[in-house]
Amino acid sequence: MMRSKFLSLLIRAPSVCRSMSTATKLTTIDVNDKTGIATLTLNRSPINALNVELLQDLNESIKEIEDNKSRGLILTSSNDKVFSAGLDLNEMYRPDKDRARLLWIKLQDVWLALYSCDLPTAAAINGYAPAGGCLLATVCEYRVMLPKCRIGFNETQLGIVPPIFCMFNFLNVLPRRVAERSLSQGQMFTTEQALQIGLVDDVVSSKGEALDKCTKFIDTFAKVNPLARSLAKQQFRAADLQRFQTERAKDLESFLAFINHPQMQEGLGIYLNSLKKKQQLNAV
Ligand SMILES: CCCCCCCCCC/C=C\CC(=O)SCCNC(=O)CCNC(=O)[C@H](O)C(C)(C)COP(=O)(O)OP(=O)(O)OC[C@H]1O[C@@H](n2cnc3c(N)ncnc32)[C@H](O)[C@@H]1OP(=O)(O)O
Repeated sequence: MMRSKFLSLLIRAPSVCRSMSTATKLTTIDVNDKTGIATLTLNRSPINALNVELLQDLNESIKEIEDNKSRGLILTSSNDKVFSAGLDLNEMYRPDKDRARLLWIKLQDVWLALYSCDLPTAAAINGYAPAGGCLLATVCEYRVMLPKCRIGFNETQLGIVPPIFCMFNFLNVLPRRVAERSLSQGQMFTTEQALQIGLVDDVVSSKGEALDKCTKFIDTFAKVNPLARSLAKQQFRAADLQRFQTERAKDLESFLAFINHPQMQEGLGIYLNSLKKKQQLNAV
């Protein structure tokens, strides 16, 4: 209630860029009054690891942007090196059972909200985007990336089977053969490789340019009837959405069984440690 009152006040404010930031600030929303486009920024320090709260916040922000009839949604990060490090591994290592369940449900919700989003969506990938980071980038309809970053689904490299929504995203973006190979090999692509295979649409040298490119992409729909555009998008995605709904419960149980497996726990512990060790080595 307070929140919507606050929002309506902001909407009347005559600023060029109005902020609809959520109270927790794990994501922020800025709506450009000139273009009507909302920029949704991931803002969980240090690397936008997707924990329950960030995913919950993301869901709320996506809904807020849709409800406020923005003309489009641009997803980006406040970190200038990392778009998102993917799922927060700490939520999966020696997990709290209820939180682990919630984590997966919230991830499914975010995917669903973006995959079926009424608005045109674009990702300004201003840093590394492994696994869940790649999921957020490829669920959007357009991607632009900064140089010297990496993107991809590295799950099989970690001994994990990527869930079906990773496959849906890749099949929307890449030729089937490339999608299958990348997912089954757990390939991580440099920015340049990603551009070459079509995983990203463009490469630019700054975040500002990335946001401009995303705005231009969304503007290509300016003269298209919004309802027709949205229904055409839904039509293309209907079969995937149907399959997702059919398999959603099973997908959740598979995730829980997977992370609770002793071997997976052991692997996760080693992997988390190696990430921490990397920092220790850098400090030497
Ligand atoms: C692995 C088994 C998972 C089992 C789950 C099965 C479910 C299948 C579903 C598949 C869908 C999604 C899966 C995922 O998203 S799993 C996450 C995969 N992500 C990664 O492998 C990324 C690993 N991180 C990196 O490569 C780098 O950190 C970075 C993102 C390139 C950033 O590099 P940086 O140099 O800027 O920062 P760095 O010093 O490495 O990290 C800072 C601190 O953050 C910690 N950390 C890094 N990544 C994660 C993470 N994903 N979750 C939690 N914590 C992370 C890192 O250890 C540093 O911590 P500290 O400061 O040393 O304490």
